[in-house]
Amino acid sequence: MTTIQVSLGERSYPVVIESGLLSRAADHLAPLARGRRMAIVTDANVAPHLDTLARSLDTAGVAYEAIVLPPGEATKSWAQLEALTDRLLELGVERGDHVVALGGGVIGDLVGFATAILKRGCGFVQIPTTLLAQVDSSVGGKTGINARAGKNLIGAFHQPAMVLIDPDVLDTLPRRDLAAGYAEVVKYGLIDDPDFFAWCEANGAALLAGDASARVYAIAHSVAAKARIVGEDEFETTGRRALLNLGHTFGHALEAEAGFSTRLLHGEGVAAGCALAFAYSADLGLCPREDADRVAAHWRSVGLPDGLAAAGIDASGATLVEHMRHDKKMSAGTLPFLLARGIGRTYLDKTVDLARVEAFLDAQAR
Ligand SMILES: NC(=O)c1ccc[n+]([C@@H]2O[C@H](COP(=O)([O-])OP(=O)(O)OC[C@H]3O[C@@H](n4cnc5c(N)ncnc54)[C@H](O)[C@@H]3O)[C@@H](O)[C@H]2O)c1
Ligand SMILES: O=C(O)C(=O)C[C@@H](O)[C@H](O)[C@H](O)COP(=O)(O)O
Ligand SMILES: [Zn+2]
Repeated sequence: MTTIQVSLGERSYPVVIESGLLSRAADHLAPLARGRRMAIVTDANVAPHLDTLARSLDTAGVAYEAIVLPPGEATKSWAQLEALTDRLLELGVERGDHVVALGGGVIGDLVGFATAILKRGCGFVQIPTTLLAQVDSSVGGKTGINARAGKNLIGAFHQPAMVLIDPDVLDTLPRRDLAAGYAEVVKYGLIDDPDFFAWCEANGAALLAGDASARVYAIAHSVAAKARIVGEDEFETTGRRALLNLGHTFGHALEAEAGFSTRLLHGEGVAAGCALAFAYSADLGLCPREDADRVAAHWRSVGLPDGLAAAGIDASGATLVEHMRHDKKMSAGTLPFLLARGIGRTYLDKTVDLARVEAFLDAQAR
């Protein structure tokens, strides 16, 4: 068992990583239940893991009610938020209760936001079941839903009380979702850890093929990196946490263009977005071209998109830049951008000219 502490003063919490943990989850959840019924929110694809969790709670005598939502990005919506908060109110959830989010980033982001606003804030626990959620979304307290104008535009910072990670649940995750989550793993290497990027180059294929020890190493390394950055800048005010947005300004624009659908998963958008951020940095003369090529080559080697064409996006630069104008980093007409001086040398650039980004994207599309 590995436990990583997210250190945020009174909002601190543990991230527990252990093979088979789901079948022992009640050991951690029973004290939070305080003898009351727990609401578990999940999606229909996570059913086998809900059964495992339910058995653990039954054995421990913890009562629960499962709420099963439709899978997919469209669930991060006002409609599902309304339905979920109504249901939680019907169940009598109180401020001191902890709602369990059992699922991927969609369930975690939605439940996190629902509990942030329900009765002005109640507790929640993350039990992430995708690689993406285990290495990224379950940690750090960014919660929210999508708006018509773009990705994650409605939300709140709301930290979970605990994160329980069982790497074994990834055995049932489709290869495409595993690869999409892997993009956020590689992101930590690209941000500030070139040795970890090299580890990914050497071990990424094995991880995606199901190598359990590679998986556990990547999860623990990623959670530690995220906990460190979030601990330094919980509310993304100093620029430190913004580093976690590498590839996301491009990526969210691509996701918006794909209609937040299975045409392009979040992690696929991030992979293409990182490739574009490195290619743009190389075009500006900031980053060695061979580093940008190395990033693109790694994505290709694991079947992730390395740019616009591979992501299936043929929109103009102007259209994509229009999506970017909704980015939450936008400030008084400027959009701070995550650029790179090399692999592991990402920084926040506040001088990016969006007309030049548009021309760069048009050139990429040709
Ligand atoms: N809050 C954050 O810090 C943060 C970070 C990164 C991404 N995100 C958000 O997370 C979302 C993407 O998360 P995701 O990639 O986990 O997507 P997801 O939640 O849609 O899960 C992907 C698919 O896997 C299925 N699934 C989940 N667990 C499974 C399992 N163990 N076995 C079989 N199928 C399973 C789901 O039903 C879904 O079909 C996006 O909305 C993104 O914006 C948030
Ligand atoms: O935790 C963070 O901070 C991140 O930026 C992690 C990202 O991987 C994640 O996709 C996040 O939801 C994006 O944040 P946003 O503020 O751009 O919506
Ligand atoms: Zn992300």
